[in-house]
Amino acid sequence: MFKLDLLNVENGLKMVKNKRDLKSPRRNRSFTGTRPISRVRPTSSGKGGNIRVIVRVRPPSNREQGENFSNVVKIIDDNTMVFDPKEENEPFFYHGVQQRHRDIMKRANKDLQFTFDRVFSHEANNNDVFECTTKELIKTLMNGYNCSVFVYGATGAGKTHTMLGRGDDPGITFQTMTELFKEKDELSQDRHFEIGVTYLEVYNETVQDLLNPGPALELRENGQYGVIVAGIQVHRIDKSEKLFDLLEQGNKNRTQHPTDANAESSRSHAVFQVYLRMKIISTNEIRLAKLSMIDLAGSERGAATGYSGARFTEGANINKSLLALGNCINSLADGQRYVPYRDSKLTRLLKDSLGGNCQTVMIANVSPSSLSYEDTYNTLKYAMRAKNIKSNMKKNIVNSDRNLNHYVNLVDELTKENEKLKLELSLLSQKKDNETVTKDEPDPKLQTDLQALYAEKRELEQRILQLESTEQLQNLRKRLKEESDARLSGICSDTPDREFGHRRFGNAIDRLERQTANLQKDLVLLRERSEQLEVRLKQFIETAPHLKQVAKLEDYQIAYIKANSKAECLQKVSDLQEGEMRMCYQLIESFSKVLKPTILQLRGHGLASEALLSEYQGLVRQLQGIRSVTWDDESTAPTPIPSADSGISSCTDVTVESEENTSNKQKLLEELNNTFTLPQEKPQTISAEKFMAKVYQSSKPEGTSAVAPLNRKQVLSQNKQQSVSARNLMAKVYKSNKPIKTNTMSPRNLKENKFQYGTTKMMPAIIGHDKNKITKKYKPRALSAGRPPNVPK
Ligand SMILES: Nc1ncnc2c1ncn2[C@@H]1O[C@H](COP(=O)(O)OP(=O)(O)OP(=O)(O)O)[C@@H](O)[C@H]1O
Repeated sequence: MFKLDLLNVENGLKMVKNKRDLKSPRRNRSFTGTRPISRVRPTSSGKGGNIRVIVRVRPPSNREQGENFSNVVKIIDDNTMVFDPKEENEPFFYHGVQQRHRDIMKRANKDLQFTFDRVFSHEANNNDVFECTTKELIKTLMNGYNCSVFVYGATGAGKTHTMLGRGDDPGITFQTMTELFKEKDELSQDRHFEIGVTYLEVYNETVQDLLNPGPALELRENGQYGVIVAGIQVHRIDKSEKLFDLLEQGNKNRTQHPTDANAESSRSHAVFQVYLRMKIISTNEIRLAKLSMIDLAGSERGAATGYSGARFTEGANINKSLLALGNCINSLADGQRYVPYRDSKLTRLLKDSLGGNCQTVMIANVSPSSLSYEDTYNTLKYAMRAKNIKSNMKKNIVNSDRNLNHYVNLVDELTKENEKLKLELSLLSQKKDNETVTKDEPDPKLQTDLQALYAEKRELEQRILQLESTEQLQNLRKRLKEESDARLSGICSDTPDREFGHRRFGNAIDRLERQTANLQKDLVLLRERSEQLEVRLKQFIETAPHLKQVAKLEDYQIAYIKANSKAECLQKVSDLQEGEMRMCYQLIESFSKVLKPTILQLRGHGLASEALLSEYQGLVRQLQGIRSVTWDDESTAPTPIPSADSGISSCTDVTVESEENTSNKQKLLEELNNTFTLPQEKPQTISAEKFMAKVYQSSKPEGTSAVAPLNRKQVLSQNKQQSVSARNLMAKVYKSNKPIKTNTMSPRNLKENKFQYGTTKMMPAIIGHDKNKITKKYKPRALSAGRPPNVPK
């Protein structure tokens, strides 16, 4: 009894100590109702196509050291760490007997073990992190693959320190660029390089250029570089030292406010991007690659901060975008086809950094202290999910294998090779005939055996070639289906439509995947058999060297079959691509038919947002053949451009600009604005006549739309000549712009001046907001019949 009391006193003291440890409200909350969570099984570390996930634990801050917070992170080795480790229990006695189980009054630790590609303790510096993360990305980048690295973690966890560092410990951004220039110098004998950088932030769902602050920028997808920011300036740099100035300049413009955990907290997501263009001198091959380094804003719990107003909105936007990022990570980790990238600007920007054509490294920063208990736990869970994401990398070579001409040329080459082989074959046969006349007949049994072996080989090769060709076609079909699926997500506004499409494409893709998997199994077996046969043939020839000529002849025949089969396969690939291209042209045509009148109607009513108009403008520019990123020596520039030495390249959406010379910038911008800016129309000043004439024009078939918009009188007189009444004319316009819900035009809507014409509110503009006139003139009878209203004179 006495012993027990003593122990209880001891335990009590310990508990008090623990309570002091738990001063943090965050920590306290985690105890209420906490059930012991089963140990997290470490999954195999990401390799191959998976995202590499690294965890970095920062040193405890002064506050964390001073206020008796405990350490909740234990690092086991380079790959393993334990979160909230079990405390070493002192023996616990009850009635003088040592108990096997712990004190029931004590909280159960989570004691979760995590395995990552690398775990860094607080002792690691930025150079250690660089050596094991971005250093190896440079080689990948040089091979023409996109790479990304992003730092994730709660506010104050050490993200910006990892990215930018400080004087005595430069961050990984600077070290990566230094390595890039080192590699560039080593390869400069064989390659011609161009390097440009951009630095931007996503703050409150808007994208800003940090190196050239101005209006908000829009995101676009580009076939060459993936997601790009339209209108951003790319600064050419030729040595890493320049980078310091640029980063400093950009950081001054970055949005920062103090938080509880960090006096200089970054309140925006910062994205530093490097555009790399390499021309391999010997082959003229052009490789493009993009390196993105993303410093995410720190997550924080709104309720915990107690902020209101602008700061609350800022926090809410950070959390919203991080939540969207989390949803994307979850979808990607589960291998789902639909990934909600469009839910936030951040996820749109990171689209090709996460699951796409990119080698990605995620650095999860955590604090070691119990003060950030839940933040650290959440970050580690996030990081574990990210480990399962698979990327889908492909080289960005300008003359890519999807180019139709490439296939055509290949087929030509193979046909020529076939001809050559045929010729050699016939020469060899002749030679063999001559030999048989002059020499003694070889042992016929041996020759028959050899030919039997070759017959087997031929058959095997034919089977392999057939399966390889089918595999190639299935992969292409699968990719086309995936692209169609992604296209559908972009266009569908209704969830059921999208879901239906996803299901259909999903089933088709699953079927193709199953077929390919079966096919690959067969291929493995056949290749094994082929290798064994090859060994047997080799041994056979060694025992009968006089049959070498016969073997050579057979080998030629097999080579001939192979070349033929490859040519056939390429022809099929080419046909498939051509079919897809045709379908794409038709799709674009159909999109235009819907898009043009919609934009006109929305703009006419002032319902088109700035963002929508800007996207539309971008589209028009693309159709005009203006590319998003263009470099000096691309001769097909469609707009008048300054000379290469002016430092400004021929791009419009992304301007590649040297620091030395920006004199032409303004001129170029003005030129571009004059050329491509859609004339702004003030919705309230457009007259009914003009608007209707415009809608009418837009609904006319192509070729007739070049005529200037007609006013109502002209329209009416024209139609008079054609014996069409104004009412019929309106009916025509009405029909061509089919209302989506004609039946919504109820008398009540009319009274409330909410008249709907198609999808837009147009009557107020037509009759000058005279509510009485509306109720008087437009009779519900005519409307409910779904017919157009009378045109007021
Ligand atoms: N590995 C480290 N070594 C030394 N100091 C560090 C380390 N990591 C972070 N710090 C320090 O911790 C503080 C917070 O770090 P940092 O600003 O990088 O956090 P953050 O995650 O970017 O926060 P926020 O999201 O709020 O911007 C800084 O004073 C930084 O110098």
